[in-house]
Amino acid sequence: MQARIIKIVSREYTLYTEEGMRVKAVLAGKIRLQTKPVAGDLVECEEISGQWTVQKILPRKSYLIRPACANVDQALIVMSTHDPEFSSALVDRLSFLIVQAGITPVLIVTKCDLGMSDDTKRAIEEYEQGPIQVIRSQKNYLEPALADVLKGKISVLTGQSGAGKSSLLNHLDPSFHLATQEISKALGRGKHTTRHNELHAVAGGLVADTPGFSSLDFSRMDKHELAQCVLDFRPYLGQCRFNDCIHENEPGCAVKEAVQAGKIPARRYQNYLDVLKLIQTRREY
Ligand SMILES: Nc1nc2c(ncn2[C@@H]2O[C@H](COP(=O)(O)OP(=O)(O)OP(=O)(O)O)[C@@H](O)[C@H]2O)c(=O)[nH]1
Ligand SMILES: [Zn+2]
Repeated sequence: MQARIIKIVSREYTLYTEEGMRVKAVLAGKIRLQTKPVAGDLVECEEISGQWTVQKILPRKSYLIRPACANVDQALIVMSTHDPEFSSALVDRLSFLIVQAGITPVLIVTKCDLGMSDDTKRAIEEYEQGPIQVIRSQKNYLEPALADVLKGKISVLTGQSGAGKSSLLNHLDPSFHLATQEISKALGRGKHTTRHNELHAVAGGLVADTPGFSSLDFSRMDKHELAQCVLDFRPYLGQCRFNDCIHENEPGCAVKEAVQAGKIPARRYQNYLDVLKLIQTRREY
C-alpha cells in the first residue's frame, strides 16, 4: 500500500495511507541505511500482524533541505501590504530560490484590508499580470481561490516575521488554531526546541511546520542558473543572440527588449540584476 510520511520522531514514522488512515510505522531493516526518509516522502508500506513497516521510498519530485521535506508542490510567499513593508525584491529573491528547488511559487498578499501605498499597489498589480499566481488575503473574508490554495498539495510557507503566516493558516482553517501556535513557536522563537519534521493537515492539504527559504542563500546558484530561475524570462529564453546570454549587457538580448517594450516590469528586471551582481561579486572559496 502507498502512504505519505507526515511526521518523523526519532525512529517512529507517522503515515497517511492512501485509504486515509493515520498509522505509526517503523522502517524495514533493508532500507535503514539507504535513503534517509523525510516528511512528504511517498512510500510503500505493509502491515504484518499489527506492525506497519515502510518498505520502500518512492522517487521524489522535489527535495528541500530546510525544512527537510520531499515532494513539496508549492511555496507560498506570504507578503504583507505593509508592516512589514511589501518588498518586490524579497518576493523575487524568494521566487528564484523556490524555482531552483523545483517548486512552484505562489504569492499571497496579506493585510489587503488595511490599504497600501501607490507603489505597493502598482507592484502587486504587476505581479498579477505576471507568471506567478497571486492571491490577495484580508481579514474577515476568505475568497474562493485562497480557500482552495492548499487543497491536494504539499506546501511550505515563507515570508518575513509578522507578514501573517500563522494568521493565514488560521484564516484557511480555523480548526488549525492550536497547531499554529506550535508553528509560531517553531518559526521564530523556538531556537531551543527540537525541530521535528512534520506536515500538518490544513484546508485539504499538507503544510510544513517550519517555513522555508529564510536564509535567502544564493551560494549554490551560478549566474546561468539564476537566469533559468526567473519565470519572467521564460518566454524569451533561447531568443537572445548569444546562447549563454545572462541578459545584462549583451547585444541582441530578447529579455532586455521585453523590458524595454514593457512586457517585463522594470522593477523585476532590476531585482534580477541585483541578485546577478550579488552572485558575480561574491568571493569563491
Ligand atoms: N488587518 C489584518 N491583519 C493581519 C492580516 N494578516 C495578519 N495580520 C496581523 O499581523 C500580525 C502578524 O501576523 P502573524 O500571523 O503572527 O505573522 P507571522 O508571519 O506568522 O509572524 P511570525 O510568527 O513572527 O513569523 C498579527 O497581529 C495579525 O493579526 C490581515 O490580512 N489583515
Ligand atoms: Zn538575453
